[in-house]
Formats: sequence, structure tokens, C-alpha cells
Amino acid sequence: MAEPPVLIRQDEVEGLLHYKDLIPRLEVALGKFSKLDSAEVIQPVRTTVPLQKYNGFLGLMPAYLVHEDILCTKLVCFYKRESGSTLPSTQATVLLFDPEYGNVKAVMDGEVITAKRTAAVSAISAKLLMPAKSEVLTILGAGHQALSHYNVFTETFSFKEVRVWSRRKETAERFAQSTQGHVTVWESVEEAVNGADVIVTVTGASEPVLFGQWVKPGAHVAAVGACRPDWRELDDVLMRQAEVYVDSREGAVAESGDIILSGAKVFAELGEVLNGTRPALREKTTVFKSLGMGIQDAVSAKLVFEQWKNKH
Ligand SMILES: NC(=O)c1ccc[n+]([C@@H]2O[C@H](COP(=O)([O-])OP(=O)(O)OC[C@H]3O[C@@H](n4cnc5c(N)ncnc54)[C@H](O)[C@@H]3O)[C@@H](O)[C@H]2O)c1
Ligand SMILES: O=C(O)[C@@H]1CCCCN1
Repeated sequence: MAEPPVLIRQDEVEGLLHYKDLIPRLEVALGKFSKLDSAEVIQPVRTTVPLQKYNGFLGLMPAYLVHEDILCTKLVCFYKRESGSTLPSTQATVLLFDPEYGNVKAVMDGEVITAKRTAAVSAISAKLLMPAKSEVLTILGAGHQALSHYNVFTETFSFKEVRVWSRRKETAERFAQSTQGHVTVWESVEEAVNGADVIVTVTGASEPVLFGQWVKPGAHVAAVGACRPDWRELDDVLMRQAEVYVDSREGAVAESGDIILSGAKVFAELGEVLNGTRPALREKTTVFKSLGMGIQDAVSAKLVFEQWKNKH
């Protein structure tokens, strides 16, 4: 009989998962995914179960990386919360399997994995697509993803200025007080993004908050929110004027309101750029539309489990 699964708590995952280890593994996984070779990576578009009563969804995100023999699924509930709500907008658990025997080896917190792997993928997009001399970073939203994005972007790049906007100024101020480095708080999106080289949108919005007329030509936008076909964070002008990159084409055309409703064309997957089969148009205005993928959770879970075993 198989051993019962180990339980890896949120604080342990936090201590075990580091961007310097995670980023290279995510790059490899994204590259393999974009080769469209199902002998390497099996990842169906996530299944979502609506929780209408609570304005949310349960997402099921299985993935199998064949050569690495990583079988994993994340179970994630996400919600549209009213301003001022104290309930969490994302709750996630990750299950790592023994692919041969079929048992669950580890059950681990998925919130830190979700926060870190999403931010790490946005950092990969910025590394490939942001203007060569990027000085100003603006973060729209001031929640969990805002903080993980702040952390990895300031760890990986050297911005001269970091700005934050949130729909409630107090939240943006609290965010700015919680960060290691200096962050300026802005009251309007238009002012916050004026002249920004890199803009990260990490809001729970379902209507556009970022408008193309405000975005500096050549800027890079990592758009992380709006993960349903009828939710938006970016307006049509921005979606149509930018070169649009995605994590998964299949996921983007099924789930991204910004892509579906604007009619924007997807130029490339990040993995295609990493593989050298599509170019990184750094001098153009670029949008990376992130939706999140099971393979990102799978490589993160494997890393956490390896580090956990080293310590036990
Ligand atoms: N692409 C991915 O892989 C991925 C992964 C996880 C989360 N997400 C998405 O990222 C977004 C942020 O997640 P989080 O965990 O930081 O959430 P959070 O609840 O911690 O923070 C959300 C932030 O958005 C703001 N916000 C909420 N509704 C808004 C609105 N209508 N207009 C403007 N601002 C609004 C909140 O005030 C808060 O600052 C969510 O949309 C979430 O679904 C994407
Ligand atoms: O890929 C993810 O983990 C997230 C969960 C919440 C909704 C958006 N995508």
C-alpha cells in the first residue's frame, strides 16, 4: 500500500520556493508546451465549475510532464469580491501524484505557488518583451499578486521608480508600506501609467481599467487578471494596438475576455519566443495575457517537494 501523502503548509512552501530556481524551470516547461508535442506535455484547458451563488468558480488544473514524470493537479477557487470584502479572492491546493502507482505523494498549499509562479511567468515575459532601457514599473492592483510581482520584478530587474494604483487609496498605501523598497502611490490609473515602461495589471476587475491611449508606445503590459471570457482589464484600443503574447493560445481563446471580446490576434506564446520560433518584438507595444497553466503549478510543486525531501 502507498504511503499517505505528506502535507506541506503555506509557510513551508513560502520558505522552499525561490524565484531563482523556479524561473529556469518555468522557462523549460513553457518551451516544451509550445512545441505542441503531446508526448512531452499533457495539459488540457482547465475545467471550471461556476459557483454562481458566491460569484466565483472552482478551477481544476491537471498537467502531466512526461519526461520529468510530474503528474499534478491544482484545485483553485476564485471569486469576484466586492470592494472592502475581507474574504480571499483565491484559495488553492496542489496535489502531486506518483504517476506510476497513482497515489497522491503530497498535498500542498497552492496560494503561494499561485502567487509566485504567476509572477515568475510575468517576469519571464518582461525579460523577453520590455523596452531595453526600462526605468518605470507600474502595478495596478495591490493584492497578493501585486506583492509577488513587486518582489520578483524588483529582484530580477533594476527599475528607477515603482508605482502602485489601487481602487482604494488606503489599500495602495498599505501595499507601499509593506514593500522592501520605495513605491509611490497614485490616485488615477492614467497618471500612474504615464511614461511607464512596464505595467502589471493584477486586479479583480471585470471591466477595463487600463486604456491604450494612456500607454506609452513600446511599453510592455503583463495582464494577469480577467481570466473569464466576459471579464476585461484592458480596453480594445490597447488590445488591438499591441502585439499580444500569451501563455497558452488554447487557453487564451477559451478564457480571455480581453482577447475574445476585442478580437485581438495572438502573436505568439511565450514558449515560442523561448524556443526561438517566434520573435520578441521588444520595440513594439506588447501585452502578455496571462491566464495561468497547470504545468506552471506542476513544476513548482515538484520543486517544493524536492526541497521538502532534502529537509526531512
Ligand atoms: N494569470 C494567472 O495565472 C493568475 C493567477 C492568480 C490570480 N490571477 C488573477 O489576478 C488577479 C489578482 O489576484 P490576487 O490574488 O492579487 O487578488 P487580490 O484579491 O489579492 O487582489 C486584487 C486586487 O484587485 C483590486 N480590484 C478588485 N476588483 C477590482 C475592480 N473591479 N477594479 C479595480 N481593482 C479591483 C483589489 O482592490 C485588489 O487590489 C485576479 O483577477 C486573479 O484572478 C491570475
Ligand atoms: O492559474 C491560476 O492559478 C489562476 C487561478 C485564478 C484564476 C486565474 N488563474
